[in-house]
Amino acid sequence: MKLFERLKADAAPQWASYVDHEFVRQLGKGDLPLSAFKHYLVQDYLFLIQFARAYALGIYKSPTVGDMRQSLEGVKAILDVELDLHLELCGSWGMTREDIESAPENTPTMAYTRFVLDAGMSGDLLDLQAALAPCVIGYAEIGSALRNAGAATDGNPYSRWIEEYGSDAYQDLAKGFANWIDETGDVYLTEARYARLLSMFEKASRLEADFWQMGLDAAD
Ligand SMILES: Cc1ncc(CO)c(N)n1
Repeated sequence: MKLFERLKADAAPQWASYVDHEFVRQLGKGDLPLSAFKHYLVQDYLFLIQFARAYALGIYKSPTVGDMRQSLEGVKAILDVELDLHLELCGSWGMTREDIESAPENTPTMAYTRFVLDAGMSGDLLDLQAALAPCVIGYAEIGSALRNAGAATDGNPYSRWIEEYGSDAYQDLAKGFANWIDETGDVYLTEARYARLLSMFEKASRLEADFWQMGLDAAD
């Protein structure tokens, strides 16, 4: 089995608590309180700034130029596309970039970003990939499931978000990431390392679920 599929299968409970979280279900039905979504999205903007740094660290930790280019794709996807979605949505509620960037980081935001940055700093590229993988691949899985379930309709206030993460471009980005961690695994994975990689993948999935919960807890 390829590395990503193996990690996902072994972390099945943590993965399910992330991609099937109550926040995601309500988002799909369109009945998620707007206060919860707004809170989530502002924290997610702050999260993405740190995630762009994590992908930049991936460039630094890359053994090959090909790996550097893959890491660069992650940086570009965040800085050139994803942050703009957040600014667009926040703008539609009258929030400016300054409002968002001056919001205080919540503890789940700090916990998740600190974890990923530390995994990359203390380890090699494969460690960093194990910590990053749930992010892009999980969101692509959620976006595609919601889109296929017909959730991105005019009646759903979150259709723009669903369209973005269900888009072909985002699906391709996630597939590219899965292939990339599999290829790195082909070169650097040993059985002795696997337990640590799985533990990081499980933690990142748990921190994703905590991130959704932070949004739900902020509902009016
Ligand atoms: C918390 C979180 N995980 C993953 C993504 C996908 O990039 C995101 N925007 N936010």
